[in-house]
Amino acid sequence: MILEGHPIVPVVVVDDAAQVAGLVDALAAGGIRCAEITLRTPAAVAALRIAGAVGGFVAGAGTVLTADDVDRVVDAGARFVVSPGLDDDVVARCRHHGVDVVPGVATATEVQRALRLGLDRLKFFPAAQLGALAAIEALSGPFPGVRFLPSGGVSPENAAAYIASPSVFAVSGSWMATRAMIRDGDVATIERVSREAVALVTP
Ligand SMILES: O=C[C@H](O)COP(=O)(O)O
Ligand SMILES: CC(=O)C(=O)O
Repeated sequence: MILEGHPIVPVVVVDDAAQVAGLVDALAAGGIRCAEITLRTPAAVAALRIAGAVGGFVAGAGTVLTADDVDRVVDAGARFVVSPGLDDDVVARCRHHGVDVVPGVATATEVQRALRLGLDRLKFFPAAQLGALAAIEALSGPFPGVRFLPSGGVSPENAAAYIASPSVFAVSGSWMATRAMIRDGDVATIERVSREAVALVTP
């Protein structure tokens, strides 16, 4: 799994692809060498193409909802694919391309469906609203082999507790590179908050 060794996965919304080089540099300077670029803006695919070409940086795509989306992001260089939910067609197309996929789950039923598809690294979204770490730990009872990527409401206040759980393989969120920070080119803040985030999750 390409995200092994990446305990923090920034979820980013990029409005202008020209902002992505500065974003990637700032994240990397802060010690974060991956990002999930969400397909929530028209600039996302171009941004992915730029981030994907940066050596030593693992660029992935988020908000991937259809098999066509998978084709577009893989063509742009995505090394992993994240979805808010679990879609069999998205999973199948990622397999076809040999790209890691981390679909979102919110219930035990969805975890079972993911396991049936052969997946045991799953996004838990929206984590805060679903019960946060307590919900993940409850799910780990029947599903001890599953490890989660909580997303939604992960923050400096709770990131360390999440990452300390053996059922969590990484945390994801937008706090270290918010849409506004990216839009404003506030690379100093992105670098500083990224460095603080890395310190929080480093034992
Ligand atoms: O992937 C999920 C979210 O967009 C990230 O959530 P957040 O803004 O609460 O960090
Ligand atoms: C929320 C989420 O997982 C995504 O946009 O891909």
